[in-house]
Amino acid sequence: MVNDLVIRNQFIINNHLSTINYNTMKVLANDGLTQSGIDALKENGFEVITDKVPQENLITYINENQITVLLVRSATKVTKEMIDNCPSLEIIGRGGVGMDNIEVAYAREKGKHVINTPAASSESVAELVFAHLFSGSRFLQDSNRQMPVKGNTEFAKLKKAYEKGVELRGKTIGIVGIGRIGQEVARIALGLGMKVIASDTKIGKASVRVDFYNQQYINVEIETEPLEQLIQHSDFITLHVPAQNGPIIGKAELDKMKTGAAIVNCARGGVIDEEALIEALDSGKLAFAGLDVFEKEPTPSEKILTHPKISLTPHTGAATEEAQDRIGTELANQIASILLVK
Ligand SMILES: O=C(O)[C@H](O)COP(=O)(O)O
Repeated sequence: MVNDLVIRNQFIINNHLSTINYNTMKVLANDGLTQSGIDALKENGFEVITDKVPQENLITYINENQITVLLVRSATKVTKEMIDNCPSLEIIGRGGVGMDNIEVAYAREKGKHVINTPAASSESVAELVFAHLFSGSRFLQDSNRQMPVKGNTEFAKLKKAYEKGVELRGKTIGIVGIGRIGQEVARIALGLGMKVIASDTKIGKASVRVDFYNQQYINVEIETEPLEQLIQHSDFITLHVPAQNGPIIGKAELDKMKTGAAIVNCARGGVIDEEALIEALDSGKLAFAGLDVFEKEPTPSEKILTHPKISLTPHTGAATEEAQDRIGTELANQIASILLVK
């Protein structure tokens, strides 16, 4: 049976791309794309460009090269000006979750498709939360800085300085935002034997499935509670909310936390007031903080970068091979389903 699919300017006949292949659609992956994503796009007949075009040259580049799809992560900004001045652009794709670097509503209003991959990186972000929790609770961020410098001469002093580590098991973790990533955090926390509490402005209750190696699992229901209550009851707080207009954790909230508690932010910079956080760490109110995102990126303040009680990562929550592979193939599939019309 002849199976004719019209792919815009190309044709598939009997499931083979015809040689009539004029005007191949171009995808510019400006913040990079995994090989699996590139391969999947190429298999569908797209040309993939992975040049890093500087922000100020993007409009010209997109027009000169007649780019149909622009893929970004968090570095490239997709502005109203770009949307207005790049008529060839049909899809703006965010490889990741947060779309705060894209004028989403405006782009959609102007008829552009805006896509992202909301589920692809949840596990990786959740695991990074625990990397920060384990780091902070056993002083890894400071011992990694101090030992190469002072190790030989002051080993015993350092050992003494780090003797008040704490276990995570049995402690209460407060998850602010129990969406996909928050639920992954809950799953790991339950496996570690932690008590999980959550707060969310939209979700009333989450059901989290914890899998065991022998194919057994349990479902755990997590009820949400007001943020103020969560703040007072948590030993560790982790934030999983989108970008906000102002901090949701400022001085007032930090003051209400348990003395010796800790906080992790792998969500968005600005969600915690950094100045208030430093005060809380310096006064001993908080034991430590783990930060993957910052008020100022890519150059966080010196105070944040050098603080002995802050475990740092440079916005790498989604930066695992597995997450980026899922992101690449999911984007390729979404692009194909939008542009390749049967
Ligand atoms: O929103 C996201 O998906 C994360 O912040 C990851 O951002 P990145 O793609 O720039 O690493």
